[in-house]
Amino acid sequence: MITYVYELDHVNKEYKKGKVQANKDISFYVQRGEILGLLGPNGAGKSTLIKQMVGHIVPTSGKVFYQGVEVLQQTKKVAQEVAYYSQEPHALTSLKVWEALYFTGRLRGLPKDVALKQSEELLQRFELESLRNKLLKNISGGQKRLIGIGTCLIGYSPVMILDEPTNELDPKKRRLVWDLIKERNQQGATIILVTHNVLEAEQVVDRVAVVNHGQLLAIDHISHLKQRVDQRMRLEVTATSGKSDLLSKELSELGEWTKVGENRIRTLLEKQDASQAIERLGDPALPLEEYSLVPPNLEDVYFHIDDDRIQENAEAV
Ligand SMILES: Nc1ncnc2c1ncn2[C@@H]1O[C@H](COP(=O)(O)OP(=O)(O)OP(=O)(O)O)[C@@H](O)[C@H]1O
Repeated sequence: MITYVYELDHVNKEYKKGKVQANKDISFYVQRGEILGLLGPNGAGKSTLIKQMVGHIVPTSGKVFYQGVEVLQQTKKVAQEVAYYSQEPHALTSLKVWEALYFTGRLRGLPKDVALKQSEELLQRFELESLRNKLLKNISGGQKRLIGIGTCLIGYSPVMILDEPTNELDPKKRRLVWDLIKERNQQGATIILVTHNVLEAEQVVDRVAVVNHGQLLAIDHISHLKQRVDQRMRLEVTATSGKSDLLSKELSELGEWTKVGENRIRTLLEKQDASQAIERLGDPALPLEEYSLVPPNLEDVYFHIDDDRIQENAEAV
């Protein structure tokens, strides 16, 4: 029995006759029943990768297999079985909200009564019943996104590929979407999830693939990835307003600082250096408001992998 839902074999994708290398030699698999997170900054190549997984674009070289057969040889089957939520605006804008859900359910082969029942259930879960008869083009961006997610959920597709599903959603709705994703996974669906929201993703994903500059930098279980930074502590410091650049310079001996908010910077410290750092932060001349020292999370792993790669590249030059 094939346990891999997807297998990517040395996938390369070039745009503009090779001027843009969006994916470089990417190989990995997606196991049945897992939630795989694809993490990476803007322009890393994540959307390009998943568009090849659903057959919307063709690799320049390399192959993408779905259930052991190349995607490009079975685009119809892939479209039927893989629910894909893209970042592109909704195509069904001239439909009413309930129709978008209902007809997607019907296209997935649901009988009329089941499609209706599932549409209503989803509208209730999203608290959008009052918008049932509105045209999609006349509802808000966030509401459209929820309906888009609903069109992936209806019909219980065995595989879901979701590109930034929680973008533009308020915290309550983001939580709801993560809950629905987890629920669907517990019912057996395999889920591939593109996200920038590392902290929220940590609550749901089993494995993480980190992508940047078109390359796969790491792919592993979260706990294994976290081991890479488990001898460290995350130090976050809030600078006096407008002084974060100055503060990172002043504290450069503690490590490489990354800006994580308007006046907030972070770095990873070796555990053994923590007490020395606390002493340094006690200097009243420093332009800082407060600091926190906590165990690392997935976000730190993500920055750490990227920092390592930047360093490797610098050394190679
Ligand atoms: N159709 C296209 N033509 C030319 N270049 C493209 C095209 N689509 C994407 N690119 C480029 O390919 C690279 C990867 O883009 P991609 O959209 O896959 O990244 P991403 O990780 O999904 O980014 P984001 O998180 O911002 O959505 C970027 O440099 C982007 O500008």
